[in-house]
Formats: sequence, C-alpha cells, structure tokens
Amino acid sequence: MSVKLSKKIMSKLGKTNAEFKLIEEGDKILVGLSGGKDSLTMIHAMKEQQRRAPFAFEFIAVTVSYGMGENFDKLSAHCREHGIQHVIKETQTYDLAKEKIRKNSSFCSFFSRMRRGYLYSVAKELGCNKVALGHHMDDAAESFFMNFIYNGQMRSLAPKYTAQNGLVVIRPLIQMRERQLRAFVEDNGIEAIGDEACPAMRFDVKMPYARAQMKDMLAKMEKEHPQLFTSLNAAFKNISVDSFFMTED
Ligand SMILES: Nc1ncnc2c1ncn2[C@@H]1O[C@H](COP(=O)(O)OP(=O)(O)OP(=O)(O)O)[C@@H](O)[C@H]1O
Repeated sequence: MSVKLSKKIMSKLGKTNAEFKLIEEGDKILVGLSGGKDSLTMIHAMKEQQRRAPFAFEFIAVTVSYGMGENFDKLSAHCREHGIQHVIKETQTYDLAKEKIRKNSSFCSFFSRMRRGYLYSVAKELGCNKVALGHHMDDAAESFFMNFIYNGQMRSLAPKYTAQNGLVVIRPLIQMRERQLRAFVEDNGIEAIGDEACPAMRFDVKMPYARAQMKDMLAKMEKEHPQLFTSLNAAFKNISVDSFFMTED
C-alpha cells in the first residue's frame, strides 16, 4: 500500500533542503529510524524526495537496538514493503546503562550519546557522508527553552552541521511541526512506536519530566500567541549576537 504525504510536508522538505543545502547530488545518507512517528515520516518523505529530485542520492534507514529485547520485525517489514533499505545495529547499551545507573544521573542523555556513536560508526561502515535525524520544530523549541532554563545557554538544533568525525548531520524535518508528522502516520494507518520513546524512562524519569514541562509551557504560550512557532522559526535565523552580553576578548 502506498503512502500519501501532504503537500505541506513535501513543500517544507523542499524549502528546507534548498535553504540549508541538506540533500545534495551523490549523497549517501544514513537515516536514523527509531520507528517513532518522526523518523517514519522522514523515511517516506526522503523516498518521495528521491523520486522528485532532479539529481540522484541514496539513503539507508538504520535502527539502533539497545539490547533490551526490542522486536523490529514490523519495522523491517514496513521498510521492505516500501522498498527502503533497512539495517538494524544490535548493541548492548541497556546492559551498559544498568552498570552505570548509580553513577550517572541522566540515562536519557546516556542512551542518546551511545546511539549517536553507533549511528556514526555504522555511517562510516556503510560509506555514508551524511546522517539524517528526525528532529522537528517542536524539538528545536523545546531544546532551546530547556538549554535556556536549565543550562543557561542559547542553543537549539541546527538544520545542518559537520560533526568532528567529518560526517554531516542533517535534520530535514526541522521546520515542520510535530502535529504534521503525527497526522502523517495517523492518516496513513502507519503503526509507530510510542512518543516518549526514551528507553531510559525505564529507570530515569528526570529528563522526560523536564521535556514534558517545556512542552506544556510552549502549548500554553502558543494558545496566547498563536504565531509563536512561526516567530521562533524566524528568530532562529535572525540572531543579533551583538545585543547580548558579550565581552571584548
Ligand atoms: N534507536 C534509534 N535508532 C536509530 N535512530 C534513532 C533511534 N532513536 C532515535 N533516532 C534518531 O534520532 C532522532 C531523534 O531522536 P528522539 O528520540 O529525540 O526522537 P523522537 O522524538 O522519539 O523521534 P521519533 O518519533 O523518530 O522516534 C529520531 O528522529 C531518529 O532520527
């Protein structure tokens, strides 16, 4: 069964691609596929983009398994059905995390760091030059406010950057809203793995709470100011560094 992507999703993807030069001719892209709604939308949008783009590029979906008894059979079958190459990277992250549980306070970030390392090493093994992640505008806004409130930093999630190992990380969905991605999987009857998929939630609830709080705060702000996310999107491209508290040296 074929899927239907909304005009909005494809036009946002096209614009973001053009604006930040995310997907380029000859690219071989590792696409991080958790099985959640965001990365599922991403693989389908990339497949459609492949069909539409006037140049050739390749991509491979890669799922990191944490060694906690996950079953990705359905996800693999879904990829097969849609002609998308899918690789599962088996790891022992869960066991490692259990060993570290007393020493480390944030397991969510532990999983995330480990996962990133595995995605990079698989990308190198497969000869990929880019790694695509399924973060969207709501993630960028939440990260921004979390960094602001908890870490005293002005930081968000870049659409494109080069990692120290030379791989280019891209976020093709970064200008899309989470609700658009949820609508895509729902409208197409695609089974997605739950939203709060941080596997660390089995033994660490601190980070998801902070994120949930941010989500809540942003939802309230958006009610008061419906243009909030459009404005944030514009603001992230319009930064007056000089207006902050910079020292001269
Ligand atoms: N186990 C995994 N294997 C491969 N890639 C992953 C995995 N988990 C997350 N990613 C990648 O990292 C991105 C961000 O992860 P995060 O857990 O923050 O996402 P999410 O909000 O749960 O998104 P999704 O709905 O795609 O799971 C995902 O969109 C995906 O591209």
